[in-house]
Amino acid sequence: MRIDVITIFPDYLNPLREALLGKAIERERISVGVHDLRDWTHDVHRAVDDSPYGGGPGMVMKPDVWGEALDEVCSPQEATPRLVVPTPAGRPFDQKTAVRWSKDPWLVFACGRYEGIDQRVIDDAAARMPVEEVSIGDYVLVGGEVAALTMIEAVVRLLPGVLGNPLSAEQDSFSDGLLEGPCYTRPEVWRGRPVPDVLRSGNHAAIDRWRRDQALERTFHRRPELLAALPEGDLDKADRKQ
Ligand SMILES: Nc1ccccc1-c1cnco1
Repeated sequence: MRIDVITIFPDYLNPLREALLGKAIERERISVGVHDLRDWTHDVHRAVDDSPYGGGPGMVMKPDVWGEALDEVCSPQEATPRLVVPTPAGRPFDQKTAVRWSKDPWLVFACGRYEGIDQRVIDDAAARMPVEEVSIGDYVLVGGEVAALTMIEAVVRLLPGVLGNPLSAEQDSFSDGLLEGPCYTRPEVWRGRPVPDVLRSGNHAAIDRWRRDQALERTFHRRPELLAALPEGDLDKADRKQ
């Protein structure tokens, strides 16, 4: 997978070179390009924003600069990129989206700041590639860089050979529609708090049942809407006793 990120703060994307993602680059599971939007400005001030038509607070990112940047970064090659635009006004990003994007050959992230990017940039790009405006949650960030890092990590960890234990990608939270329950490791007793006996019993059927019950209980208390969204039949009889 190829990943490109366009931003006015390229250093914000340095964490992509660290740890798990850094290893994925070393192993050539992904190739990453980070591009400074200001490279496509032509004025002495390297301006990337301007006042909003219709008035109002803040500034809007200029269409001409973004247009040239996307023309070059997304210039047609053997594949067509999916353009991802992080924005608080976007559709919610979730694990299903991460799984879908993990099958793409090329993702390009357009990180906007200020009040956003002139809408004509999105509309123009949508005429020649798939474009998705996506939010990572209902809160306001200063720019799209942190959102891009979050989504890139969620996608790249799903690629073959990136995670040490491929099983964990399937077993992590949300993969079965529930939150993960509590987890424990040594010591057996810590500050007077023991590990639940069932986890040390060696009875794997009982352990699986306990873990499922914990996941159901936690999901019920913290994210009840996830239970309501479970496909019909996903909850078996034993679950219903919860
Ligand atoms: N608040 C923001 C400001 C700029 C670009 C993205 C966001 C965003 C994305 N998901 C939530 O917020």
